[in-house]
Amino acid sequence: MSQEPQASPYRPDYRLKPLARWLGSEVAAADFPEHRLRFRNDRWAGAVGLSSLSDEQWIAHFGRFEPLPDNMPGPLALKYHGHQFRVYNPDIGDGRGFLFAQLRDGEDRLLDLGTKGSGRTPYSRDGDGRLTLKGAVREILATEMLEALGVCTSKTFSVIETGEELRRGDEPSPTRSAVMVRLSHGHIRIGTFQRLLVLEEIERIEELVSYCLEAFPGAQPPGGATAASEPAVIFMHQVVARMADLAASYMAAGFVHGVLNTDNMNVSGESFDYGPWRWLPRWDPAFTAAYFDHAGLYAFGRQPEAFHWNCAQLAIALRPIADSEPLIAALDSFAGLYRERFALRFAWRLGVRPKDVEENIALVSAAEAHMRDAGISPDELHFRHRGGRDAPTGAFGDLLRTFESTEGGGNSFWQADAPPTLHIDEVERVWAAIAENDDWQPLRDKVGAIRELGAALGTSPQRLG
Ligand SMILES: Nc1ncnc2c1ncn2[C@@H]1O[C@H](COP(=O)(O)OP(=O)(O)OP(=O)(O)O)[C@@H](O)[C@H]1O
Repeated sequence: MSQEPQASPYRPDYRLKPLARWLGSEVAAADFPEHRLRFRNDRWAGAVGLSSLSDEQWIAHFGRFEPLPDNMPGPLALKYHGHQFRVYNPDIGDGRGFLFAQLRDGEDRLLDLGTKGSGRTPYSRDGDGRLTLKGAVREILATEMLEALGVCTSKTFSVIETGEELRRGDEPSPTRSAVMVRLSHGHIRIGTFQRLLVLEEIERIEELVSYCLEAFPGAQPPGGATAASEPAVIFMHQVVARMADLAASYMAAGFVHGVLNTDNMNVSGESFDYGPWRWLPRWDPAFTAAYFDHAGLYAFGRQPEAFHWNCAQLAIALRPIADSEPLIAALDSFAGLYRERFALRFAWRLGVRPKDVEENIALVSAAEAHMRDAGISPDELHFRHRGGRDAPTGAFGDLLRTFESTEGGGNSFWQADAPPTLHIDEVERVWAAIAENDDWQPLRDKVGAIRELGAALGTSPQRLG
């Protein structure tokens, strides 16, 4: 996804319609006691032709879920299964969300508007179908920062506070409620395929592969397979390439997602679902985000392995419609692609022109050692280097000086005292202002600073290499 959204007229395109009957259940949104508009993402609303909506119209569509013109007739809660912490769970699905609309952006990509906290569905189990306001605020922050750092991520499109009092085990209760809308490049998860495998709905696996190939176009893999002759193999290669890049982008960003379950893996390669995420306070592969991740399964340094394991689950789900050999070949390409993309993304953030793969990788290894020894985070490393304050010594410094800078020079953004970061104490400060004083200014300031970081970093790393 490119960094700056391209303006576009509103172009509805309900592509999922032929699959809707078996992919989802028609549901209704909850009737909320209040609607207070807290966040509207006008940058991205412009990209899908919705920035001219008045606040009242915005609330009608994204708080009361009146259908958008010529779009989906009503909400569709999507069905999926998934491995959660490596245990298969067939009882999940959109339990507090639904697909609300599909539309094209200025780059002609097919995007979804989907919800979180919009009410109970047939997949809610004993959940209330709701989202806490704090959860919504955390999702705004995570998506803005990831976007600024060039990570392919869903966008937080809208947050409306809904005036309910929620009970939660991990937040002081009662707590405030919200309904969120996300703009994302599809909502087809690896778990969507896993469910079809378990139900032995083999023709539907084929149909879903065709849908994904059209909705999320990708490069042709090496080896001569074509989408016409081997659609599942082509699809597998595309997903592996996208997941390897996504894993690489988390590592270059110093981001720990926290819950890399297969139901949280979008086959478009777009990151989403921001629960217990953290940014690394210092370079530490063992750093774990979720308090309930006792074994450190999704620790910072284990994220690439988690993506790879999830890709293997997709290969298993595609097995009824493809031979195992080419699926395994696709899976085996993950490690090489990951290494290549990680080094490219790291160089991009550091502001140096990449060289060949091995040289780029050597630079990253030296940078890792430097961060470990100095006890600093990628945020600090990159910012100091870009601002010219830190001329690192030792192996990293020697190597770095052999790379050409891409910094045009003189960008005052890098002269500030500290980089905009989202370490946990800052996230808590933003939230405390809202919780204690209903003061939304720190959130607005933080989002503004993060967007400046994105602008200073410039060109999208997706276009590198
Ligand atoms: N409060 C809740 N009420 C109903 N279902 C819930 C609730 N919280 C989570 N779930 C369901 O539990 C499962 C796992 O939750 P998870 O937090 O990964 O997803 P989510 O954040 O609700 O949705 P998404 O993956 O679209 O971001 C999903 O099926 C989700 O819908």
